[in-house]
Amino acid sequence: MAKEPVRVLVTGAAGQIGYALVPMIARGVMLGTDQPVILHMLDIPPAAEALNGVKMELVDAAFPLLKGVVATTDAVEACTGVNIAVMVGGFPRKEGMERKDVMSKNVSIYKAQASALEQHAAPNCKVLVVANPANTNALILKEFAPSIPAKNITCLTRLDHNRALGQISEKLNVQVSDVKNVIIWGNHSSSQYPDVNHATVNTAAGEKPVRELVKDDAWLNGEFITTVQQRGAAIIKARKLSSALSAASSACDHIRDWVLGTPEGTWVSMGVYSDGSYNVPAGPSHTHVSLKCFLPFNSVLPRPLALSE
Ligand SMILES: NC(=O)c1ccc[n+]([C@@H]2O[C@H](COP(=O)([O-])OP(=O)(O)OC[C@H]3O[C@@H](n4cnc5c(N)ncnc54)[C@H](O)[C@@H]3O)[C@@H](O)[C@H]2O)c1
Ligand SMILES: O=C(O)C[C@H](O)C(=O)O
Repeated sequence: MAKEPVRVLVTGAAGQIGYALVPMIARGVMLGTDQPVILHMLDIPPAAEALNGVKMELVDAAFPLLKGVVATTDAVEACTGVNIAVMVGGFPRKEGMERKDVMSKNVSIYKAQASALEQHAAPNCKVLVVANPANTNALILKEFAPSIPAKNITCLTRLDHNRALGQISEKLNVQVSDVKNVIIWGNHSSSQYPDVNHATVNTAAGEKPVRELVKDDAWLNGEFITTVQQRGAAIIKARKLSSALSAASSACDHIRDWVLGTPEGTWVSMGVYSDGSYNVPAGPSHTHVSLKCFLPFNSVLPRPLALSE
């Protein structure tokens, strides 16, 4: 029997991440190639015409899994009945800025959209915040949507996780799919700590620790960390636009692994509200609310999570 469609909200859908992300969702990259989807796309009135253009292209692409498109500038209409919400809407930083510099503009958006989600999304809607500062926006959304369980509100550190995998794969000249179990600790900002101390590489001789294979602690403790921390800025410098295809792809990875589980023995990084795990104090830090409240989430799931969980 065909599966019921899942409703997926993408805010900021007329922007550059949105343009990369919606076709991935419609092709099954996020929820599987047997999972029909209905896309809900939200943007602001000045972007309404562009948003309608994206809708036209989705229709023209004739994606077999795409069972409907809602394109709107009304947050209530956009949030109604959604099972997954990917919050991309907001302003990106420009060259020379830190991610926290867009805080004043973006945080107010998340207050307003929290209420729309809380009141109109499907029960147990899973929320992924992508817009920067991602951790702070997720915390604001949690505070202003108190009836959504805190464990359902997450932010994107998977892009940093994937960047770390990519750097190790290039250094060792191995397939990125053979590298696993890096961890991103802390905020999606230049203060994050990419941790390779449990990471391994699948080799002809079995799984080997990354540190043993790299044999260069100076690089692992120095250039590797700063490259991952500064990768977003390097992309803005090169493209004059912030990362989009890698952000969209990582957002799909984040939701896919959350809903469908990770392969046995593999974990991934997600920004989550701290429940005190990993010896880190529960809840937001009193001194650096945005810097310390979210942690990587060990998603070695014993079984796939149903969307209703
Ligand atoms: N967490 C991560 O790893 C990561 C990675 C890349 C980018 N980002 C962030 O994602 C965000 C989007 O980046 P982008 O490159 O797509 O930017 P963009 O400017 O191309 O697109 C953003 C879209 O959001 C829309 N928008 C603005 N206010 C809105 C609101 N109130 N409701 C709905 N939509 C609204 C804009 O009209 C625009 O279409 C930025 O904040 C960027 O910094 C995060
Ligand atoms: O760095 C940025 O501002 C965009 C995004 O957060 C990224 O990491 O690429």
